[in-house]
Amino acid sequence: MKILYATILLFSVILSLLFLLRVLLFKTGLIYITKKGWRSIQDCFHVYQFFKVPEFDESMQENHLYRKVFIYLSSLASIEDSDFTNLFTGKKTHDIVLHLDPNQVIDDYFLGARVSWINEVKNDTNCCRTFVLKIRRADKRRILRPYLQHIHITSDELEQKKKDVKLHINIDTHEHNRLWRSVPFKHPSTFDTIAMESDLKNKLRSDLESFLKAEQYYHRLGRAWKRSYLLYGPSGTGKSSFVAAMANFLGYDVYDIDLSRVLDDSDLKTLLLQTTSKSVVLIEDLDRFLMDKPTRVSLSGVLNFMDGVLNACCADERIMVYTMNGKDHVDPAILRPGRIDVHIHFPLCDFSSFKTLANNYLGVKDHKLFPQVEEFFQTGASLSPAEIGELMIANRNSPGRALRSVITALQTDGDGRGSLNIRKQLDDSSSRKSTGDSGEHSGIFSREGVNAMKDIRKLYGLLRLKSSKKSESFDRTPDRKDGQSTGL
Ligand SMILES: Nc1ncnc2c1ncn2[C@@H]1O[C@H](COP(=O)(O)OP(=O)(O)OP(=O)(O)O)[C@@H](O)[C@H]1O
Ligand SMILES: [Mg+2]
Repeated sequence: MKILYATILLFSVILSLLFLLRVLLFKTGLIYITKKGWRSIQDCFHVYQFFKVPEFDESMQENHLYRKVFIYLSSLASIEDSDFTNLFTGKKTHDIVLHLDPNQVIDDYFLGARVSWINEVKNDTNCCRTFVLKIRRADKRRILRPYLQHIHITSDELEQKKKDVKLHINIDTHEHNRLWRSVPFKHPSTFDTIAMESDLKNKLRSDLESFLKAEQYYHRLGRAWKRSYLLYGPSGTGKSSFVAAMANFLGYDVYDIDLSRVLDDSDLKTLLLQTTSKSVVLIEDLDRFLMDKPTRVSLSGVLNFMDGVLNACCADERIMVYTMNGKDHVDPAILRPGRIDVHIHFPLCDFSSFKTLANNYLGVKDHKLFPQVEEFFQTGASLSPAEIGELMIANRNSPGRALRSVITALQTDGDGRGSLNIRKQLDDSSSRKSTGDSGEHSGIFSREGVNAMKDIRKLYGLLRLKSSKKSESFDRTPDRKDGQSTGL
């Protein structure tokens, strides 16, 4: 019995000591001294090699690799662990950017090997700056080249993301051979704000990511490095918003081609030749344009645009996007694989998309009216996300009222009166506002407010609210609700 007590006592003492040691190490910072000491001991058993990346070469020309290393190191999470770090505001208002202080060391891990970078500055004037890479001799042969390649690619991607994105619109008056007019592209749409089946969204995101990394692959096949997407579905289902989300995700410029302004086939060709790489080339409502039997641009002009010109002029890294309301009446030649790589269907709203919209627009994840809304969706009623979004914006200060107005709109959707019903509700909301019946903010409620919103969207060239399309937005979602994409 005594032995048992003694053992328990001994264990308790050992545990308490270990606990105290842990507290001592972590609370006092002794852990860092221990880690440093352990690292110095490890260093004694390895031979290191050093590689310098100076900011300028002998003729004082800038060394581009220095800038890439700078961008790359600033993006590493381990920069926060260095003893001195400089904090700067970034381009966006709330961004904080971290830069390594002179003569600080930062660790990085690549393919299982640890490397260190030293930000060497010879004197206080910040001239003669050099990054010094410290790498174990044993790892050098295995990782040096792929590691430098990795720095190149990562810093290029980071720069691309930082770049100000532009929207280019084609103009029909060709002044000084200029075919495009550009404005800053500040569309707020992202993959997070788009209501879409999450599996499909993830697939599309990784499809874009794998496209970005596939330069070598495309070149090995002798193909232009481009990928074409067809977004099709009723009006107001998020096609244009998705294009904006794609551009924001990639950090690519958008070239929005308005075919009605194109003079002829050769003009279309020239427009494409004047686009830059790393861009999204967009043609909206292609089905409508082809159905209208265009005279200035022929079908073969469009087909050449879709493949011929790009392949011939070795232009690279382009995403081609075409939007359509439906593809049933489109010439199969337009849709053949190679011209369109990925088909994405944008259906009318289902309950899952509705929940995403309710969360985005009203900040509501769950509500007692949700089961009722779900019931209506199950009976087949449907509205476009745009229609539901409008109702939610108009009633954004009262989620209950917003949901009730969606239910009323869904109720009347069965006989195709959803659109009218929504108009009526928006008008009702306006008049309620004018009689001071609600706490809603001004602008959005009134028809002027709605029109102003539309004007802004038109300015971006990404929303084409054509009255003739309105009826289609209340079409039933096709039976294959899950099959948003046939290409993925
Ligand atoms: N799936 C969606 N997720 C989030 N918002 C959406 C979605 N669909 C539409 N919206 C909202 O509705 C408005 C109109 O959408 P958008 O212009 O992208 O539709 P569209 O499919 O391009 O319509 P159209 O065929 O008429 O051009 C946008 O302001 C957007 O915020
Ligand atoms: Mg659109």
